[in-house]
Amino acid sequence: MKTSDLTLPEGVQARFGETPDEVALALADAVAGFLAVRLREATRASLVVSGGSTPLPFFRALSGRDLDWSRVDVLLADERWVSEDDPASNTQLVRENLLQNKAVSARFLSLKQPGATPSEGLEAVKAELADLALPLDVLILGMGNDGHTASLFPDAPELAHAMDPQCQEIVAATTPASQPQKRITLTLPPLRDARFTALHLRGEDKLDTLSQAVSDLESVMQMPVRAFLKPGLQVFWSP
Ligand SMILES: O=C1O[C@H](COP(=O)(O)O)[C@@H](O)[C@H](O)[C@H]1O
Repeated sequence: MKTSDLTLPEGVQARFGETPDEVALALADAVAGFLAVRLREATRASLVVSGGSTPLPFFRALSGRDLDWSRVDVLLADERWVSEDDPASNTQLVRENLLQNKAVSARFLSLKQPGATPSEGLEAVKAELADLALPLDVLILGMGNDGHTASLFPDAPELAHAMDPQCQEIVAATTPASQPQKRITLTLPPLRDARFTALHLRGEDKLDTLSQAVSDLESVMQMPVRAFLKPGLQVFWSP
């Protein structure tokens, strides 16, 4: 699949780069610019990021940007329910790569709280997010090749609840059969309503998956990322 063969929905913009570093820098520019504007308008701004392997160069680039980071709330869109010293911890990834350099003074709100399972820890996570202002300002999503985004997995029994457009909860526990760990995720409403949303992708396989996702935008339960392929979304992709 070539980028030129991809037809994105109307109002979705794409930035296709040659390398992951080039795209990471472009995304860091866009995010830092948006946060700077929000920090002129509001007391605090929020930045919601994804985990996995794709965001690493973006985190490193963004951590060096000049912003009043002490007024930025950073949180993950989703987390694996593992301890912070587990290599699968998205929290560890964010602490070691984003909350560094100039971003060291940002406030981090953790989706991983005490509890043997995300269901057990759910109330503590809600308490952690209690004073987070909505709508969220900046949201950076990733995507898996099964069409999941955040921890909204097609095979999660809790998907209908977490993807309910009227869902009253900001977070939900998900237990996808395909995944080794239980998950915690922001639900559709706070993710859908973010002021700036980017989908950050790396690899030819992700381009194929995106092409599949845009081919049938209605079937969001089969590929939850489809819920975000709407006007205003910015796609950042590199091989
Ligand atoms: O499990 C997850 O996967 C997706 C995609 O990760 P990547 O390694 O393919 O970049 C990520 O967006 C999500 O936050 C994470 O929990």
